[in-house]
Amino acid sequence: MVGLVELARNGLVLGAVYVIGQILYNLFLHPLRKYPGPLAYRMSVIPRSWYQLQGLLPFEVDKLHKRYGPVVRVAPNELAFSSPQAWRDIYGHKKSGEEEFPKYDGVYKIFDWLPTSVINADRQDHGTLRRQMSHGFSDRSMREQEPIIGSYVDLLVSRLRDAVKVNSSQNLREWYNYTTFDIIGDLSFGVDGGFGCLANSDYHPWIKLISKAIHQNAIIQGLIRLGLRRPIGWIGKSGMLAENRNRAIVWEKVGQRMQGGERPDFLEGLLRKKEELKLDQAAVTVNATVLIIAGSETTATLLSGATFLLTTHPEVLHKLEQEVRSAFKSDEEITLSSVSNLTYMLACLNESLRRYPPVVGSLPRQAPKGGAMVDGKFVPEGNIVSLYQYAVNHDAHYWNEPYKFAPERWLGDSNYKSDQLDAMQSFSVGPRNCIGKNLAYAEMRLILAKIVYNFDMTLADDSRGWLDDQRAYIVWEKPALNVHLKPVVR
Ligand code: HEM
Repeated sequence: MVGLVELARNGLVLGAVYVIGQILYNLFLHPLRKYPGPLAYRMSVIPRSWYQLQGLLPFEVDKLHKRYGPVVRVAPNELAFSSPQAWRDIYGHKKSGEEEFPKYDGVYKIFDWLPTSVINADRQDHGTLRRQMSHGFSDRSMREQEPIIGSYVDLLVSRLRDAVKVNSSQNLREWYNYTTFDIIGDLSFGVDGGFGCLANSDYHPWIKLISKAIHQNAIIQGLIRLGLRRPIGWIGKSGMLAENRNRAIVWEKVGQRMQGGERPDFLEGLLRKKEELKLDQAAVTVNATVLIIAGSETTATLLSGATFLLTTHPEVLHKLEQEVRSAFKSDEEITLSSVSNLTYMLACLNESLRRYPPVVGSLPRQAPKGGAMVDGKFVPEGNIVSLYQYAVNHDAHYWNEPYKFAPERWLGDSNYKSDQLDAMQSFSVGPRNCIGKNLAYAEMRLILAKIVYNFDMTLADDSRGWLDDQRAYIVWEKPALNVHLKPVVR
């Protein structure tokens, strides 16, 4: 008994010595010791993980930049930057001989037994995968996809017309999700009717699973920073996570798609070269999973944000209505190509991307071998660097009235002439930027134009505080967005 007590006491003393030693190292000897940040963040990773697990990290980092400037030490081994130059230095194309900043595997490669996907491949594999996938995003593919996308947006409008006969207040968060998931389901797997969300006015159970997987993933990322990588790996292997079940469904869908013929969808480019690139069903599955998650929730999120911001700024909404309603004589004239002429609408979408960035947090990278310069500061090898989109999009160094919703800033208004528009990079920059950027803009423009053309929108009272207190677990956790819709009579 005495021996056990002694052992426990020695264990505690040793543990305390280790923790104190680690704290002293982080404060006085760590290669990032000279960078500014709150004492608690420089000492330990706990505060950062705490905010991450609460879904509050992007907003906390926003506050830290306001206090400490364009570079802040947000954990002993991690720096957050906020500047247009940092975007280019961390994520941009490198000159020949220069090393890329590799993606931080505590976020991108949590389960290292899975095949590589486009989002986490190393530089060489990424180039090959991205080239093959880019066929599905070419101008030609988008022209071929136009009728498919258009048919879902038309279905959205007609389903909404029916729904408002029963109740003028509609939860547009759901309707946007139905539409973007149906489109991505169709364009990824060739499933007619997508996931059938619009047809049934309900979520396919798979989509609920995807949302759960994203949320779980955010928690897992926070726990990995606390040193719990190994137990997370065991849980992942045991198949208990939403992510495991999600991948099993994608696997099955990919299997069906692999039996089918040629089709202008996102998997076609990969499937055409599957033997040459040694892509088996598991490898296609991880890539298809990335497409489904990256291509649906993001676009729907932005549309929800834009709708909230427009309905809470009636003068902006009114201007947008004038632009859209005077540009077209009929609903049929509104197409993927014709909406590209709506300049005020593009400014509204860009301003929504700034105020409510769908990828609200950071895209962590590690300083390459030998270290590298970021915005004029040296970052030693292996340390984590990133920009937090919410923070840089609201940084008063780059934006006049950063919290004001002002589409005019994107149209050369003199009040905003000092704005540095390249501080916002919602789709990231460089070789790992968003492959679906053009498609996302096309979808967002078409959907918003059709909604504004067909309906007068007024925010319902129960959604007035929609943006207050939202949390961010990789993407925003959005409450219902109820909007009264009144069909426009022509
Ligand atoms: C508003 C909508 C969207 C936003 C804001 C957005 C944003 C981003 C960002 C910031 C990245 C970089 C991720 C990183 O560095 O880890 C990314 C990558 C990616 N996005 Fe998007 N995205 C959107 C829509 C889409 C759509 C519609 C698709 C496909 C249908 C898509 C597919 C992808 C893929 C496959 C990647 C990985 C590219 C690579 O690593 O080469 N995204 N996106």
